[in-house]
Amino acid sequence: MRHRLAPHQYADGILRGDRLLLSRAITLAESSRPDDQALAQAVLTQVLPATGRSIRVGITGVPGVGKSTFIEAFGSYLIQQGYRLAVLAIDPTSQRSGGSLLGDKTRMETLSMNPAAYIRPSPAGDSLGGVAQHTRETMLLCEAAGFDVILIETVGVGQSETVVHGLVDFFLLLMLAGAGDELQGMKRGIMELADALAITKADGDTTASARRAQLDYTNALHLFPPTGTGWPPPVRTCSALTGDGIADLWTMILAHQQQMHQNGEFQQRRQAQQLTWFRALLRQRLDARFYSQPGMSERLAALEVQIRAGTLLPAAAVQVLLDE
Ligand SMILES: Nc1nc2c(ncn2[C@@H]2O[C@H](COP(=O)(O)OP(=O)(O)OP(=O)(O)O)[C@@H](O)[C@H]2O)c(=O)[nH]1
Repeated sequence: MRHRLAPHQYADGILRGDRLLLSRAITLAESSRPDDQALAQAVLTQVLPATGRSIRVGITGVPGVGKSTFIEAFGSYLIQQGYRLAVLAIDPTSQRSGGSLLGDKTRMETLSMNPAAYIRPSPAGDSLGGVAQHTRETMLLCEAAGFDVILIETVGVGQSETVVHGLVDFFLLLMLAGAGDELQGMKRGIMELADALAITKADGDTTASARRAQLDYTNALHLFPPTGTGWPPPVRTCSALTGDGIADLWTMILAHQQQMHQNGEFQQRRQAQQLTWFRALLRQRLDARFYSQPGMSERLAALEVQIRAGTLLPAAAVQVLLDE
């Protein structure tokens, strides 16, 4: 590991917008070493007052829907509008040493060259909880560094969407036209989380089917129970190639922000996310502390022998451990 600085040196650098120190602080936050973690927490504590002011947008969709191309177009549009943009890409299926970093860098070529953009893949952790923790901390560090829109992309095909939903203010689901079957199965759960749907690749030959899909999904969403937020998720079409619909999506996100601020939803959502986060961390730490007690694995093994043999009830074994 490179020479470590004092927490305030990282914090000052981040607040000045120093990308190198931002990247190094993110690496510390991603590290599983306790001393790195402690340093990362100290840095986070110092920059905390400068966090929370960005617009946090989650973007998801099945592989092939065009996420990277979309983010490239959408991100370039935001930068033209004067925003500074951080893109955090979560790929829970990639290996830590795998190609996700290279892949995203090459696929978001224009953005990654732009000084107003910062692209950072979140490495796959051992657990979704770990990925969420890194991403959350990375997001806060990016906010402190002055990025005012944070896009969190997930290439997951399942649970990682729930994790991202728990991190953002607006959750955008990208959909492919002509993939009607997606309505069944897992998509339904994800659709219930979405603040908006965007049908991608609405250009050339696929324009008509994208419009049809827009109608179909609008009708399908009407069958869902109301979200209770007063924001029925709109369904839009867009094309990353022609740029059609890209500006509209941003206008919609701003309208959502404004409405959420006015009716108090915004505060509530962020506060609920903080609490969920606190509870999840507490569970995780208690778990880790419990299992790392000296002699615990032998103790567990011994109890499990009795449980397998049927001479000790599982509930009784738990009680024994807790009493100890
Ligand atoms: N016609 C058309 N093609 C597109 C559009 N956006 C993306 N594509 C194509 O769709 C394919 C998939 O695009 P990617 O951006 O790599 O999509 P993805 O697989 O969701 O991306 P990742 O999940 O990030 O790997 C590529 O061949 C793109 O050129 C669009 O707006 N119009």
